[in-house]
Amino acid sequence: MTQRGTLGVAVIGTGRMGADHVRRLDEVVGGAHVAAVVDIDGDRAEAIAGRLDGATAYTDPAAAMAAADVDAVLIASPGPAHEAALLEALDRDLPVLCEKPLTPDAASALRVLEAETRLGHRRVQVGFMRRYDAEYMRLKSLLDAGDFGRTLMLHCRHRNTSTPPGFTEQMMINDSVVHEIDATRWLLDQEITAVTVLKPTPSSAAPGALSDPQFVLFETSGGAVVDVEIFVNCGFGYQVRCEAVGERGTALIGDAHGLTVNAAGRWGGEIAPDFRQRFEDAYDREVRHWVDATRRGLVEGPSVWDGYAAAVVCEAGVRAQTAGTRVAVELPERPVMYR
Ligand SMILES: NC(=O)C1=CN([C@@H]2O[C@H](COP(=O)(O)OP(=O)(O)OC[C@H]3O[C@@H](n4cnc5c(N)ncnc54)[C@H](O)[C@@H]3O)[C@@H](O)[C@H]2O)C=CC1
Ligand SMILES: O=C1[C@@H](O)[C@H](O)[C@@H](O)[C@H](O)[C@H]1O
Repeated sequence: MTQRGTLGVAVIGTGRMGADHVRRLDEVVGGAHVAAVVDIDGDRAEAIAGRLDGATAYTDPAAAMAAADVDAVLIASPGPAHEAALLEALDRDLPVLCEKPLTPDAASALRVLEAETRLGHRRVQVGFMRRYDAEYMRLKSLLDAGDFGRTLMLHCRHRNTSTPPGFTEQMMINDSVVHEIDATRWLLDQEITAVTVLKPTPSSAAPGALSDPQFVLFETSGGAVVDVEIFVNCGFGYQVRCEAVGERGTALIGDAHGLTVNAAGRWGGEIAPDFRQRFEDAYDREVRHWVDATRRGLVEGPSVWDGYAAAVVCEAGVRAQTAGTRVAVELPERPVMYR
């Protein structure tokens, strides 16, 4: 721990998520402070560091990690930049919270897995924040308690208002459905063994050649079936729902979030505009959990294995998108360190 007695964090990448995490570390989560702000856009790094007490701006992640006042790293750069930052942090044995996806493909995720395995202990928590959402946590407790018997199916809906320019079909899997991949593995405590993707006639609101929405089906090692509607230009807001169907009951999360309003002869709830509002509490809980665990010398939460397994399923999903057929998922044995 640095001279300030709190965890000195280097935040790498300060766009939408990184800037929000800087605010979170500075104003919401105790026990940590932002020691370094890193962005390849030097003006952005300077502007954000300038608003903080004692933070230094960098354009090079490695230089920030070498600084004496940096104890830990929060990676919020785009997915393709994660591998280099993760390998550098592991080389320095620094604790990391890495935004999802761990990396955008299975080969690079495996290189990170191998680096952490060589180190011989866990250092990285992956930012699958749904595990810290109050509704998901209640669903997980309910399923683990076993009152509904075995979980047979999950029905998931993942809707975004619109996509930024350059959003591709692969990103529907790698950036969006990756959350349902992790949620499925976590909620059911099973691996995903096969993926199928069906595409209805695209919405007229889908930009360019984007085939939106899509219907993604997972089969799992315990014989469950999971369907995911991914609709990234639904136009009306951000909606994430999950209904679990067990042998003796069902449970639904995602609809009760926010305010319910009665006015002008209507009854209805609010829909969040995007993930930062819908999952604000989850991000807060996730970062607080990471800071607390790190200060106690522990590494908890979603692991590099979880990030790697998700990357392998994503790759199968992207193949299923183009093949139009069922694609099997081939996962190697889980290393002892992650059991
Ligand atoms: N958990 C969640 O719900 C969400 C997670 N994310 C994840 O957060 C990460 C960042 O996404 P956004 O904030 O939406 O992206 P963004 O594009 O808004 O910001 C990325 C920032 O990183 C900087 N950057 C690019 N390459 C860099 C490098 N090599 N080193 C340092 N900085 C670099 C860019 O200049 C930019 O300021 C991604 O991994 C994304 O998948 C994004 C949205 C929601
Ligand atoms: O991670 C996220 C974004 O990158 C992605 O684009 C959205 O679809 C997800 O809902 C959000 O949580």
